[in-house]
Amino acid sequence: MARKKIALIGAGMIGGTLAHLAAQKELGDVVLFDIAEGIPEGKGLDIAESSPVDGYDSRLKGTQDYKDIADADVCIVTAGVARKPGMSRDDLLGINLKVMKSVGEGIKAHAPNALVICITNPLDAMVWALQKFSGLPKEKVVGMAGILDSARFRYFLAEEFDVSVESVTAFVLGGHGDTMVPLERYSTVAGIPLPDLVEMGWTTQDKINSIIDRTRKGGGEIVALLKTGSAYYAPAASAIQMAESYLRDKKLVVPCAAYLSGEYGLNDLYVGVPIVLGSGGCERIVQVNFTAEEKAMFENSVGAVRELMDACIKLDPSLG
Ligand SMILES: NC(=O)c1ccc[n+]([C@@H]2O[C@H](COP(=O)([O-])OP(=O)(O)OC[C@H]3O[C@@H](n4cnc5c(N)ncnc54)[C@H](O)[C@@H]3O)[C@@H](O)[C@H]2O)c1
Ligand SMILES: O=C(O)C[C@H](O)C(=O)O
Repeated sequence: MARKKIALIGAGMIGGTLAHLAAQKELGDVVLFDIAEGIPEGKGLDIAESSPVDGYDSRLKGTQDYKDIADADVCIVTAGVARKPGMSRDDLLGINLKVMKSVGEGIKAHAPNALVICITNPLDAMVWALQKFSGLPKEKVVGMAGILDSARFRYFLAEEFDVSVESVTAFVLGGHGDTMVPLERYSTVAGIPLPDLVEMGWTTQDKINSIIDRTRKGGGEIVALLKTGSAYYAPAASAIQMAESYLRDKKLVVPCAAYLSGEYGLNDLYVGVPIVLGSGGCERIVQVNFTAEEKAMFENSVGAVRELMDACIKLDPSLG
């Protein structure tokens, strides 16, 4: 059976890490596409030269030609710019919207049957624009953010409880910004929801509150430390989990930015919700029940996403 093909649009910090992980996991052959000459070729060759040591047979190719992504099974998009200290993700909107237009056209022309995973920020608005520019089916275009935000939440909780990260589950929904919605009732240690763990005296509400605050600011914490750009190891791992769930039809239930058409009472927007991710792409949107307080937080987050979509439409009226 022929190998699957994974196209990485953008071969910067996340793109290079994605290539390494995809090859090591033998998810398929990897094409790195970037406008910067030499970078995708250099990273592809460097990773390929590690393959005899690590023992994998994925082939890697770097390119500036969209023809090389032809018939890709998965396209993961990180093309664009990342923020630096002092910037918000939203400051990237103008530049990255133009990038989404060229990337969308490239994918439409050469890999129209792929699952497209957008990572470029500001995520919810960019994945929405990318779907429109590419014209690909909405269930085949998804955004990565919720797995990352939930992983941060899980990691901080595992530290607090001093337990394995594998024993911690968490759901962070909403837009990928300061308004994201970490859900306490749907986050657990060994299946026990956080409010019960507070009641049992294993932690305090104050500690949970500060972990939620740290989760919301998790991207900024890394930007402040790195100074030259933003996180890439955890974002890449999160997107690879999505690609794997699709390629192997695992049907993981994961929080992703998905297109809503009526779910949660919302229409024509992408925002973070739990989905079933299988060979059909976004196969189901899971509609969890919200308390009044959770609903208000989710709606606030949706409002922030809509503001960014409006800003996109002002810059490119074809999106309206
Ligand atoms: N969704 C998330 O959770 C999440 C997490 C981390 C980073 N991000 C975002 O992902 C993006 C990439 O981050 P990074 O750290 O890899 O940045 P990076 O600067 O290291 O890499 C971006 C790459 O895109 C390339 N590029 C620019 N314009 C292009 C175009 N038109 N076509 C093809 N390639 C193009 C650049 O040459 C560069 O190599 C940023 O927008 C960042 O904010 C999102
Ligand atoms: O914070 C950023 O700018 C990058 C990314 O969105 C993240 O959460 O790490």
